Amino acid sequence: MTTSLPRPATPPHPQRITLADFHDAARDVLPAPAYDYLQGGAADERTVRWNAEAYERLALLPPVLTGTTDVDTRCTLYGTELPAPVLLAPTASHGLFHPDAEAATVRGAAAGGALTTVSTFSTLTLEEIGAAATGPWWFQLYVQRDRALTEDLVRRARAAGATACVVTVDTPVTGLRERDLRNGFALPSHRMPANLAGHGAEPGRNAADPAHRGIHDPRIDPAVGWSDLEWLRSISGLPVLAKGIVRPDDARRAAEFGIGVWMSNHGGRNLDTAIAPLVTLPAVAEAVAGRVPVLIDGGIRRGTDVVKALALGADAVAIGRPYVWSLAAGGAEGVTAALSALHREIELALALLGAPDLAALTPDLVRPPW
Ligand SMILES: Cc1cc2nc3c(=O)[nH]c(=O)nc-3n(C[C@H](O)[C@H](O)[C@H](O)COP(=O)(O)O)c2cc1C
Ligand SMILES: CC(C)CC(=O)C(=O)O
Repeated sequence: MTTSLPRPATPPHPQRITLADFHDAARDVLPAPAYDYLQGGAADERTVRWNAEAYERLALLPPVLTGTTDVDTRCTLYGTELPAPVLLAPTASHGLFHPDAEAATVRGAAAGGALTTVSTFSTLTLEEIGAAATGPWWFQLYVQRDRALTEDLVRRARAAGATACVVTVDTPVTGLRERDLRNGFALPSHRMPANLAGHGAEPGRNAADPAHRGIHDPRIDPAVGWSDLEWLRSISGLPVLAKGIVRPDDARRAAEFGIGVWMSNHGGRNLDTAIAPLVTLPAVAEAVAGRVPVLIDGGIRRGTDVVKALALGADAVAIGRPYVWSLAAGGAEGVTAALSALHREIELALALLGAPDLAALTPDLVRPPW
């Protein structure tokens, strides 16, 4: 079945016309520990910087006199048509950033034409999020040591309306989030992940506790393997994607299993100095050879970043921190406005590249600038 979303209608806030503007607005309203949890990465945050620099270091080579008059930014993933190739990456605990939490995110995303990926560690329950959703959404799964709980989470997500299951494979343990350690960051007791209530949640776990390293949850199974992905596909009845792949050999293996490839280094929050996914994207796209979708996240802040990723072989991109900035700054309307701004930038980039649609974004359009 093909579903579609309307094109985004809400104009951006006059003073907030770029994703960076939403960052500034969020920094002004968020308590410092919540801002640091959102913004931070692992250790020296080199990978956080590399993710952005990977896009900055690629230059575009625009052809001229192409005769392109209209641009079409539509993209279809697993039967769902989106007006632009942009998803919201899963981010935990939206209640830290806005009182309406994930309900605002899914509403804002649908109005802005993006598909939301809902974290296992959402503040609201999957059922509450499903009821609030006015557009398509996927479920991000952290495989739990308790496989019955894992199965139940997937079943609940599907019943609530999720149309794919994104299994995060890059977090056997959480990275060394030094900002959180310095802040003694812990989730407030009224913002515990609701989906896991009654399954050993320990409110108030403190980031300074070396046994737990930040908000890492000991219920996450560090021993997830390829056979678990096959098992999930068999029990979920949903398309399954693996999130956190950066290596072509892993991507090839996922494609052989029919598992979608979501390239990511977790926004630089796990293994510092892990490579920026954009660097290995061409090799990953070659290894996958169109068998499954290839998505990418990490450091995407501009429409030109989106077109670079697509030119190098991604089918779509995902943003993490930027939409949380917009959620913090303006709730559902903020999310819609940020997505509209990004969509406009994508349209403009296509027009200036003479690319009538996403298929026209080819590797010859990008080059290291030196
Ligand atoms: C505050 C925050 C919470 C996150 N929570 C999750 C999560 O629950 N599950 C997951 O797979 N990834 C999580 N991520 C990683 C994102 O899905 C994504 O990979 C990353 O943010 C992309 O980089 P960007 O923020 O530079 O766009 C989180 C990221 C942030 C910033
Ligand atoms: C509970 C955490 C592991 C959520 C997460 O993935 C993150 O903060 O990056």
